[in-house]
Amino acid sequence: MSSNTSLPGPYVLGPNQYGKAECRLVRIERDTPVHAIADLNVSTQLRGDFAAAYADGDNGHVHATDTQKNTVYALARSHGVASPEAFLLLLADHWRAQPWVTGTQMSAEQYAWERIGAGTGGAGHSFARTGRETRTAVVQTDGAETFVLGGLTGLTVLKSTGSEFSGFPRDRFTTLAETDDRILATSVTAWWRYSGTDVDWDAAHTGVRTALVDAFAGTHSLALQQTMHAMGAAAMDAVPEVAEVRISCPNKHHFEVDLSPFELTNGGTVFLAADRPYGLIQATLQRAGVPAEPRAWTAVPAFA
Ligand SMILES: O=c1[nH]c(=O)c2[nH]c(=O)[nH]c2[nH]1
Repeated sequence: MSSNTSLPGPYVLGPNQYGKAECRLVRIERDTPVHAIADLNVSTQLRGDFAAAYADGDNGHVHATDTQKNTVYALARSHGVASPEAFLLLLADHWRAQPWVTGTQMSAEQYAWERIGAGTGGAGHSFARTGRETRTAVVQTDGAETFVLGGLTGLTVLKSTGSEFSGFPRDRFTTLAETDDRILATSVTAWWRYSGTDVDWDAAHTGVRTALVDAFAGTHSLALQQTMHAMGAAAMDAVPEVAEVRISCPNKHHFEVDLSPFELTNGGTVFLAADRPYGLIQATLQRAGVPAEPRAWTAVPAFA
């Protein structure tokens, strides 16, 4: 965030940014009989020479958040929304060109729709919101430099076998039994950092998502930690432009219900799906030799 410390007084203004949060944007392509929909939630934040607004109420440099909101819709109209990353790069380029803007943070969530109505008159222009995860993206600029994160959240996955957990330390408070066959379920939040901006964003997103899901399914899990490491590694194997992956996974515990009071065996069939508390495992995986880039992650809830 921007640090402005020049104004007199006993207090120093620390990092600050401002903009319009959660501009709900739906762009529809209707030029051909088969329409396309991009459904986004876009937030814009500016950093730079704005100290006078905080210290003195001088708004001479303050691009109104209302203007920032209008810019989202105007650029969506004039340039389209090819992908969240491409659209955020467009917004970032617009705002970084303003004289007192030294940095920007543009972020988006994208919600998926699937086509419905095949074989009816509504095909091509009818959609249902899917229960899929939300795609996320953040573009940040710092002067001439640009940083792009892709991501997803709410990707709920479950393995009904192929998961063990044993070998952990036992002390006087340990009651958990070791297991060589349990349910493994989680809701994946992942962020990944691209090393550049010349990327086929949709293909890269699909490549990372597929790698994450396949690694979850295909890894015989000795711990969620190990599965997550395999997922991050698979994402970077699949998409060379990805330099770093951050994954946050709640361990959605499934407890076998004791049915013995009813003179029934369980046999690994009936579970209580607990919603809390849950284990929370968070890990970052970086390509060896690639320098860290903390500015890409500024004010990003990387482990939401
Ligand atoms: O995959 C797991 N990792 C843990 O750290 C942990 N702790 C726990 O109680 N169950 C599990 N499972």
